[in-house]
Amino acid sequence: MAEPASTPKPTTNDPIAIVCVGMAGSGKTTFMQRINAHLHAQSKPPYVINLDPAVTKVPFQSNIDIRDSVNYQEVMAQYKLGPNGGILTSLNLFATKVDQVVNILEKRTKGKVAPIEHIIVDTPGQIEVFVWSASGDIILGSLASSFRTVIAYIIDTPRSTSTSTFMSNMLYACSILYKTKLPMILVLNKADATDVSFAKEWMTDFEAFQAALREEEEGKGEEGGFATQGSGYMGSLLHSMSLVLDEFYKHLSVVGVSALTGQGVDEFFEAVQEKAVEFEKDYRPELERRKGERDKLKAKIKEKELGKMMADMNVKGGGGRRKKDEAETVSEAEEEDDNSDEDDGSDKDNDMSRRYQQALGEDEMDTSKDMSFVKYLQSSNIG
Ligand SMILES: Nc1nc2c(ncn2[C@@H]2O[C@H](COP(=O)(O)OP(=O)(O)OP(=O)(O)O)[C@@H](O)[C@H]2O)c(=O)[nH]1
Repeated sequence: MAEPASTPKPTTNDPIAIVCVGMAGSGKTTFMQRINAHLHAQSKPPYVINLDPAVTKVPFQSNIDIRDSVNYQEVMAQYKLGPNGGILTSLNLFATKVDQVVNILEKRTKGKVAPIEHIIVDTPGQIEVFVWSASGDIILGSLASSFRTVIAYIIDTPRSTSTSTFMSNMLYACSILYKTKLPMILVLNKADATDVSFAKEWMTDFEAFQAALREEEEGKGEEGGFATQGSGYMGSLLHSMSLVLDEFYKHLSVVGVSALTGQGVDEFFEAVQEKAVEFEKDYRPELERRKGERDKLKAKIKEKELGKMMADMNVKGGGGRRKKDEAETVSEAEEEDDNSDEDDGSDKDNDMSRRYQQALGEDEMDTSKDMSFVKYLQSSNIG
């Protein structure tokens, strides 16, 4: 039976882009190396992109490396920037080439010989430089408009065992989700060093988090009883935030992983599949809606500009121009007097109209034909 026209095309074999984001030292690079090795072991080599211009050594082979096109040290010296400014500017320079990168990716992932199933992307540890910059926006937007894209937010679990650091990390994750509007997997890394069950419990059982909070308030918690949350203000702030985050947790997949030992990597890829389906179902329509709105706005602006241009050129011989009889200077007035018998000025307009008609190969110049001229300009990419 033929499928109804509105049925979305199955795109389950489309490649999935996994963008690894995380604070410095959370283990992004080690995690990238792990998932890269895992996919190679399954004979599904991914396409690897490194977007960290400042990294000195990458322990895996990258197919595209920002360092090949931008020299971070030189950028810093040339623009007299500090480390973060250098990373931001390098990303900006890279963002100007993102269309070419996406073209390469599209060709490569659809290759007939060995189609790529995963694109994995490493990002700078300075999360804000990537997530909160225009270039990060452009890079992520371009990826997401071509591929199912998932954010893997890597967390240093051993350093998130106190309620306040855990909460800070969750707020960061929340802000990334809010900013990128892409499905997210929370990767509780370094599971070999710290059991991640406490974090999973805090995310699923509100009471458990409140109990941990109380414990820390009484100075019995982690960090050697350093009861920073003890003050009433901090306690009630954390309490309110945990209420807010409760809703946010529902939108996440959470996996405990050890990038070092490989523990939990299979579970991570199951989460990737889940989130890729979610991308297809919830995020793609939203992205397309936003793209449609942007395109409509662009078309409107273009039409308006063209309308203005047409008025300026006065193609139909009316409006816009200074009245033909109004001379501005004495010499103009004299000239007009001289020409008054043979030329009343409208000939110039008609002449212009004739030329446009000729250019368009049209005989008449009515309003509907003006529209086709606009279309002509649009199709010629003028304006
Ligand atoms: N025990 C343990 N250590 C890990 C794990 N993953 C990473 N590490 C260690 O954590 C440290 C930081 O790891 P990286 O992979 O360099 O972290 P990164 O997030 O890429 O750091 P930046 O490049 O600074 O952003 C290294 O010493 C790693 O060996 C893990 O799963 N378990």
